[in-house]
Amino acid sequence: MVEKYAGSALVVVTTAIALALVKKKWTSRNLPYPPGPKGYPIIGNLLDFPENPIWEGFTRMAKEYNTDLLHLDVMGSHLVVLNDGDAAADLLERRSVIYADRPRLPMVGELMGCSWSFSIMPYGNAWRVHRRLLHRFFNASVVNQFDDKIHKAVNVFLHRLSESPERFLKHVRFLTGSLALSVAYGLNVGSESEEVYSTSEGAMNAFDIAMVPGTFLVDTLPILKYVPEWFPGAGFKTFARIAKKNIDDSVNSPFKHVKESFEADTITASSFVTTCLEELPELSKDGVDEEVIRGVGASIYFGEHHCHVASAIKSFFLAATLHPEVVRLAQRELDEVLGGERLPDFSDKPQLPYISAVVKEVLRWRPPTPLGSGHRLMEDDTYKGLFIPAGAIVIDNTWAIFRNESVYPDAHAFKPDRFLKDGRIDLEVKDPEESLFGWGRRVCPGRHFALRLLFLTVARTLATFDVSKCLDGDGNPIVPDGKYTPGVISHPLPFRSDIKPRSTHALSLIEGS
Ligand code: HEM
Repeated sequence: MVEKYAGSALVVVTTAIALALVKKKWTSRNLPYPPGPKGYPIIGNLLDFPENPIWEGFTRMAKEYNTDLLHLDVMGSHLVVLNDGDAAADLLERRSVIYADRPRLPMVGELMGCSWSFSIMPYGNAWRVHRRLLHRFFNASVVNQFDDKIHKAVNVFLHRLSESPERFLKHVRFLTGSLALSVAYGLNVGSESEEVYSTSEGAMNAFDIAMVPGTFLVDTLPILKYVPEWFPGAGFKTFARIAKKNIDDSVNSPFKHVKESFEADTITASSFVTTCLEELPELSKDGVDEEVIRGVGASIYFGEHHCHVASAIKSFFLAATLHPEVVRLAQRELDEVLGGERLPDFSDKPQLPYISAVVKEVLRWRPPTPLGSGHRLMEDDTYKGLFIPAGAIVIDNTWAIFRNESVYPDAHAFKPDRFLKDGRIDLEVKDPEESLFGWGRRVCPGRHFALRLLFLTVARTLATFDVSKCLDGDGNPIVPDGKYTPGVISHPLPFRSDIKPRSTHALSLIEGS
């Protein structure tokens, strides 16, 4: 009898252990992490991090380890880089509910006081309230409310380009920065926004520096935030204090200005902030208050987002400078549709497939964000027999996704034609706009706005200007080296381009715009 129970107990215990082992094996730790370099005790893969540009390094490393998912250990924190579009869609899109959090960056969020930034805002109710408010203004069906502002900003850009073409890179920055000020706060694109924009440029640079993961040790060892500023080696505290003051000033002063005008009933131009203040009683039912409006306004203007568009426009000028054949084909299409009689508009887009293909190819060839934004995994996950632990930072390598030869043959070349078939956009070719703007719940809410601005800028620039290589003293073309900055938003390093109005008629179209 005893033996019988002992035997049954043994079976139960053995089965329980077996089940526990199976469960353990299939739920977590016994599955391997995704492949990656082995690393060292304590520091993990700190020494294995590729040189800049880091996205190219990750692409090479993924090939070396023959994997789409690359794993690195950064002093005990897990980083998983997704080098394939399908893997990114499977995890960040289809399992978005557990991949929607953001990494914690105490330097930007706490020490520099930018908790309003979406790039570090944890997934949760506060994020939802901010996100819904932004979506209300920028979703595909209402985003054309900003078309007048886009027209005005692009036309000012063309004027500036005709006056001082050699300063085109500066004009691009002003185009996107002043438009953001106009959209967020209703400032006039012109001297009014120029003043505000130029005073906040330093603060924006500090923000950009701090947003690069790994710049400040305090992001890896958050306890360092308690170190006093006078302590040797605590220079980051001084950096944070000064940056916080400048950022607060940059973000608060336009908001305060609009709020005072609103209260005095002297508002002259519509804007995101004005409309929100008008609708506050209604919006407050959704959890919106003045602080939320101030934060979202800051994200539109001060966050890095309009710099993404600026990077894409600069890359367009680089591509046009390097590829005269593309400029010729684009201008032929524009002339056929417009007859040189007027400037192109949004309604012309269906008749301008080559221009659309140029925009797609610029975004694929030199994505403004070659590495997407980090997503923080909220619970343990497994994928194709690999284990990804809760807390891991998962990031899509857009560069690698756009360099996949089986999707984009001759991927390093700039070829707008790859998106065309029989004179139309070829729907069989993977649209880079589907992965460039990120994934799931965190997908870029400004993408429709950005694409409208890009289309109009490229179309109107090519309709009115020739873009080509400058010549040196001996008449030889100066070929830009095409190098880019290594930061989270990658911009072409300054280069020269010969930009001239196509004709006096083109100049008159600009004058009349
Ligand atoms: C070519 C231009 C742009 C590119 C390439 C771009 C790209 C991206 C990417 C890759 C993300 C991260 C998505 C993810 O985490 O999966 C993002 C997020 C975001 N973008 Fe954009 N973006 C652009 C323009 C804009 C503009 C003009 C705005 C302003 C309205 C904007 C607002 C945002 C915001 C607020 C987020 C954070 C969303 C969140 O965390 O919930 N973006 N963008």
